[in-house]
Amino acid sequence: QHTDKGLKDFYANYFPIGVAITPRHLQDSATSAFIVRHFNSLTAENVMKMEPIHPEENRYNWGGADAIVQFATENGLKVRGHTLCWHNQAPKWMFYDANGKLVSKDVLLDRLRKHIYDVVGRYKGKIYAWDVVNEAISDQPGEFLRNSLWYQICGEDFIAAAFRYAHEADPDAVLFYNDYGTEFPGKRDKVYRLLKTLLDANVPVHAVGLQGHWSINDPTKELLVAAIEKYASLGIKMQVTELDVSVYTNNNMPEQRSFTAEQDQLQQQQYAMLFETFRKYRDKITGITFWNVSDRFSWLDNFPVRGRKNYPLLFDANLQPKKSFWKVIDF
Ligand SMILES: Oc1ccccc1CN[C@@H]1C=C[C@@H](O)[C@H](O)[C@H]1O
Repeated sequence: QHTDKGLKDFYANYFPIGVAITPRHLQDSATSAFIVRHFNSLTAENVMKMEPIHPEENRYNWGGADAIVQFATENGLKVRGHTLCWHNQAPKWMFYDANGKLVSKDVLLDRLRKHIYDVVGRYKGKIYAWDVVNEAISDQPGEFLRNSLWYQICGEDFIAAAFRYAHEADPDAVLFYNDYGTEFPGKRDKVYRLLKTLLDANVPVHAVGLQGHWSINDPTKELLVAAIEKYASLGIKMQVTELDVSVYTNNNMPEQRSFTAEQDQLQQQQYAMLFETFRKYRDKITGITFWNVSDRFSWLDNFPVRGRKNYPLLFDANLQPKKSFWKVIDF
């Protein structure tokens, strides 16, 4: 009955509800039971990123990724792979030759291809979706693609190449372009332009990942709806891949240890709006994943302000539902 239903059960007829975890979560029986109760999809917060999983050219760290995939298989959870090509947490060796000089475009693309073949190939049939390219669009007005080492060495070609390699490695995997700030009109239109360019060139991009690192006052319902409609007009599906709702409205708010009643109220209203909108667009949305498990720890505790405790999720530090949880399941 009502009490033993988890978050995923309330959305069983809408879309999978996922969570980003670390292998350590699976070693604690209370936490792993909590994860299985509320979620039916997993994303590795770090262990499948390029540097963690492939720290040296001839060495892979499969342990953490294997543990998460095995847990998912044993418990009937889906797995989203994150992420095959990104400018952050990428291993230095990939971009430099033995003399410490930047490698050529051909060398870098060949290293990317081998990385993707090895990683996607290992989990073929176990990981149903991949964030193939993460955050390639620039935040700078007037600049289209982020001036990363990927772009400096390859130009825009690394993006299409990554998707083609991933599709060759697992033709059944759903391939995502993933980014943040995808509701701000400037970035939204650049993400749209990139996706349209790739789709028009028959690049195997199947969906767009809206990271969803939002706050109590962003995005507005209007901007969220406009973004969903714009991406949907490309004929592709979308997911919210890294959802959290920061209680701070800017990066300068003084560090505060408490979660105030006012922030709680605003967070309830924002979560209610978000999930009401997600439910309305259930035919365009194929998953909602939260970034981190509970307010016990969030990556936002150290970003963008180091040491500023945040309270962005539906469960408190004791894994108990917050008021926002009840707003999300009350429909
Ligand atoms: O919201 C942002 C603002 C600026 C840079 C990056 C991001 C988000 N970047 C995300 C956050 C945490 C990482 O663990 C994820 O892999 C990454 O996709």
